[in-house]
Amino acid sequence: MTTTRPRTLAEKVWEAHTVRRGEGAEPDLLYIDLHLVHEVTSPQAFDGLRLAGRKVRRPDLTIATEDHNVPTVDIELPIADPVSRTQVETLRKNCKEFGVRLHPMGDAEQGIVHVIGPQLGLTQPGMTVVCGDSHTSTHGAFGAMAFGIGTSEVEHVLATQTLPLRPFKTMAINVDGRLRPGVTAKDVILAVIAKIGTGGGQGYVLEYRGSAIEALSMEARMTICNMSIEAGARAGMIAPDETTFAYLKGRPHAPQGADWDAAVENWKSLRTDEGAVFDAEVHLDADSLTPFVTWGTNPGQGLPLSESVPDPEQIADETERFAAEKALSYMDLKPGTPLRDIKVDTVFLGSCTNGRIEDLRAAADVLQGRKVAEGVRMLVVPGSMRVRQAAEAEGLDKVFLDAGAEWRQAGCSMCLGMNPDQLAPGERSASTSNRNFEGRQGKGGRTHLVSPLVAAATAVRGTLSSPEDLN
Ligand SMILES: CC(C)[C@H](C(=O)O)[C@@H](O)C(=O)O
Ligand code: SF4
Repeated sequence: MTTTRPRTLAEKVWEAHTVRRGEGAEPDLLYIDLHLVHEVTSPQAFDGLRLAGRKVRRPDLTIATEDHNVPTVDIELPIADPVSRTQVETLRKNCKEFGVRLHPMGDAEQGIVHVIGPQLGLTQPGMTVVCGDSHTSTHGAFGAMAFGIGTSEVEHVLATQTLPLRPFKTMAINVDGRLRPGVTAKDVILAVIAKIGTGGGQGYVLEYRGSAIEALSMEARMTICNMSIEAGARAGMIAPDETTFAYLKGRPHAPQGADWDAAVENWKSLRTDEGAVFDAEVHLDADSLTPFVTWGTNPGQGLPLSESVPDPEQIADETERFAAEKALSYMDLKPGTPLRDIKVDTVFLGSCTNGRIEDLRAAADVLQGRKVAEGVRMLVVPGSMRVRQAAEAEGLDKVFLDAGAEWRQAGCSMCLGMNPDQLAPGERSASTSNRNFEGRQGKGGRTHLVSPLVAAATAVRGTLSSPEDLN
């Protein structure tokens, strides 16, 4: 055993879940504590089980929700799109047949898979969490080892509650200092991705640490871990602390009484040891960060809002130059245009990156007493029904509606074009989601990734803006 060697947080969680260590090039076999399921990546996995005559080994560690394909208006009506309807109906049939708990559309606990896990207290420090979904990295905000898997792996986990896997490399992302007012977790992660690139994290689990990370709320930590995958990483993690414990305490699936005390004692050991060595380290100065927006077609093509659309001719690296040219042509942007002058048609506030209650509060704060600019539509889509309910209890829905925004039911919505909430060809959005790929929000749609504060200010001014611009 190597237990005396100083270890990183990621190594500790990995080792605690290794059922069998692989010899040589063989993968390790990991035990999985929590398996989240949605309608898009599960049908073939359940088919595979059926064909092999297998059961779900641990239905009690498996939970499903409907999120990608659900409409966010008129949810009592049948889903109009036949592909979406079939996916949702198939999930319902599979969950019934295999005894898996499902939160269907309209249910009080329904929502985006990465919003409901933490909200129910299912996601806990030190766990291994998987889902057939790349943004499973969100759950790493709790000090869990959480990562997306493919459909054949979903089947493997359903059947055995284990997964063969080679250890990830470790990268520390140190963010020290203090974020200025108006600078959010979304700006931090967009700056990280712009710095290391969309492939910079490949093969790594990123551990975000430093004083700026420690000062963040759980919701903000989830925003950061959520987008680890956009840097190419397998997972993102943050060591659990008092903020984590306070968030979890009293949640439906959190341990209680003496079990709670024992769990917290154990969770406190989930920190990278003094002297542990990461395979790579990156440093970011929190004080120097400002609101960040993307101008291109991958999440790494971002800049501070105060800057201008870059000139590809000034980019030395040939591949990057070519990518920038292509992106600007798709985005219909001219080099040198101040980012603040870019006009948008639509603002989307939502997704598993920024669809939680604090995100809605931050945006409502900006919109209070203001109006969405003429000709701009704003969709506000809570990440879960619980978030929706909490927002309504605080009167946030009124703030959004009074400002002229639309107040929707919970789901992935305009984060991706799998449901009716889409951009029309050529339409431009400011979006709090995580991907700005070509066609991501609808064929021909153009996406600028932004924070909830920038989204709200942009809705008011009609051009990419931060709340400072509203005074
Ligand atoms: C549909 C699903 C497999 C996909 C993912 O893996 O992330 C989606 O959630 C996304 O954000 O692109
Ligand atoms: S909200 Fe977007 S990123 Fe998150 S799971 Fe849904 S589609 Fe994927």
